Amino acid sequence: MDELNVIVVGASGYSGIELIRILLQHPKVNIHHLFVHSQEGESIDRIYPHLRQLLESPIEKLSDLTIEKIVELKKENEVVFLATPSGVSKELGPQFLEAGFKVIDLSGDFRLKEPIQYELWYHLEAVDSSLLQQAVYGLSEVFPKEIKEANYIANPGCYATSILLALAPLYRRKLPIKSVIIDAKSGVSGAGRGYSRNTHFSEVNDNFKAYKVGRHQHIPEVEQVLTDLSGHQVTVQMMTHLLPITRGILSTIYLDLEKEYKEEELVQYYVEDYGNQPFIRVRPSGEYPETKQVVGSNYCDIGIFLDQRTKRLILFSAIDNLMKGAAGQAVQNLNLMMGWEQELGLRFVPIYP
Ligand SMILES: NC(=O)C1=CN([C@@H]2O[C@H](COP(=O)(O)OP(=O)(O)OC[C@H]3O[C@@H](n4cnc5c(N)ncnc54)[C@H](OP(=O)(O)O)[C@@H]3O)[C@@H](O)[C@H]2O)C=CC1
Ligand SMILES: CC(=O)N[C@@H](CCC(=O)OP(=O)(O)O)C(=O)O
Repeated sequence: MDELNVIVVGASGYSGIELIRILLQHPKVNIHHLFVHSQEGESIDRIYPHLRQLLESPIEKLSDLTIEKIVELKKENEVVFLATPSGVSKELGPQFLEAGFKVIDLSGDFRLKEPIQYELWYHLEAVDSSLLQQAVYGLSEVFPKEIKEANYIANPGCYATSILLALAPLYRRKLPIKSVIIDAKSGVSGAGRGYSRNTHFSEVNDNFKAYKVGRHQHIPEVEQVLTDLSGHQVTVQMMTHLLPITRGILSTIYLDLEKEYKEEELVQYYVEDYGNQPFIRVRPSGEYPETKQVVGSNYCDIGIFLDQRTKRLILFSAIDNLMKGAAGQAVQNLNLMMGWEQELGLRFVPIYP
């Protein structure tokens, strides 16, 4: 088969450049067009010199993406990755969809099914409900059948990915969960390449802080999926923190269960659900994930601890926010949509130490 031509919009951002890193060595994909918003320079290696001799393709301006241009692009390209901020994807995505593209959107614009929820948490006007319904939530291991059929993928948020992969086996089995507390921490690349006071070096280095307290946009995303899986309204307590590291998310999740379980029984649920999944590594009892064991790869590592003293169940879930939390999962979804092997182009060994 000929290579599949793809377009990356938002190629100058951290998720965009991670997509390039993956797609460059994907055996069935050709990176055909790159679009940026404000960066100047005639080729991508001028913005990112680490790409010199690897990819020196010209960059084009997002402002040139008229409907006519998108229709023209469709003649030679099948798939577009939107690695653009929320608020931007919702303008571009429907135009690419209308032109016949398969769209993989890394932003939050199409994740929440209720427009009112999007407006509440993102403070932006939502797209039409009928468009929202067309988008499939791209949590690869949980919704593979829906992803295969989809033309528009709402790629999950990075925190939401680590949290939902840890919780899905419990919620889809409708375990009697009394309360859930999610304590999640991310490296700074989760905030993207743009400059901000919260993420500049002296604010983050030698520091550790909670942020977006009570207002993180992944809270409704997590609640929506857990509600769908369990069939009842789920509310979670969730807190996000900024770690002085570049990549990686570790979510620690505390659950009070109404019934007594044995740890082996719970571990077994994870092995049943994820035993055949190439990117989920369920740790045996007594072993717990660390960000360094997944960074640079598409793995999600999950650890399970049932505290006999407090009877509380504690889950640990580690991912690389730019890989499994963004570009890696986006390519995994591309593979599912095209009917290819899930691991194609994604066989990265974590970078250790
Ligand atoms: N970073 C992460 O870990 C994750 C990110 N995401 C999502 O992926 C998307 C990209 O994030 P990330 O790569 O971190 O962001 P960056 O800020 O690093 O990059 C954003 C990209 O979008 C372009 N862009 C910025 N502002 C605008 C605008 N107003 N109009 C059009 N284009 C614009 C930028 O172009 P230019 O540089 O030329 O200005 C750049 O290419 C976001 O929706 C984010 O929420 C999802 C999961 C994880
Ligand atoms: C460290 C950091 O700032 N992380 C980002 C999460 C990135 C992400 O997944 O954002 P979207 O939902 O917008 O796609 C945040 O907390 O907002």
